[in-house]
Amino acid sequence: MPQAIIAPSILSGDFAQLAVESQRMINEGADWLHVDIMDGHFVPNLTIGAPVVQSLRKHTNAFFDCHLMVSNPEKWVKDFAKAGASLFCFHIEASQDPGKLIDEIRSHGMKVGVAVKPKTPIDVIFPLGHKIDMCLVMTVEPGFGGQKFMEDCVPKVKALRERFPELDIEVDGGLSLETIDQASKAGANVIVAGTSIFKADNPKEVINTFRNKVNTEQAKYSKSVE
Ligand SMILES: O=C(CO)[C@H](O)[C@H](O)COP(=O)(O)O
Repeated sequence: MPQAIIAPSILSGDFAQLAVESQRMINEGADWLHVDIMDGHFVPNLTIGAPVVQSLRKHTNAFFDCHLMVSNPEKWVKDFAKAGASLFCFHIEASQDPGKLIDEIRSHGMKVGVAVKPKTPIDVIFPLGHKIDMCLVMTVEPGFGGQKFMEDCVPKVKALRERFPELDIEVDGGLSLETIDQASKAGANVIVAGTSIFKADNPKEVINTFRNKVNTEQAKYSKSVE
């Protein structure tokens, strides 16, 4: 049964103090750190690249869930492996040959994620579901933190969970105490959240609430398919 994994998005942290912000999230109970890589081409924003990930790696052993919102993700596999990325998640819309890219990521010792934008139908993932570790269903248009959760992406999570009971299914964008129920009931178990965790008065409480809700729904689901 997939377990809850809570991954604060460091996009909402203070980029001048990434190591401190990352450690703060681990201390608050984060399972993974979600690292948003944007190239100003695939998405209309720029963030960080492999050199920053490599610097951050010197300060923590945390699991780095690297979400590459970039054109030509193939170009960056080696650099991110060397930088210490734990998981390399690329966008299906950006890859010419997803099957080959999946093998390439694995051969560099990283876990593999495939992301889908809100308007991309989820069935493009179906042929790849058994080859990957995680599917990221975006619940906002990628590019910026602080956007509103898109409810119409929820059926995609449900369809994926029905087909792949053991897959890690990640949701990203607008996740909060108001929207976690929809995502967890649909079957998401990896929760990325920037604003709702980083800006919370009590991040630990938010992380624990997310974790409890996900684990409760996953337990119900696994009972129903027994
Ligand atoms: O990938 C992202 C944006 O493209 C971010 O991870 C995401 O938006 C998280 O921020 P928030 O929880 O504030 O919506």
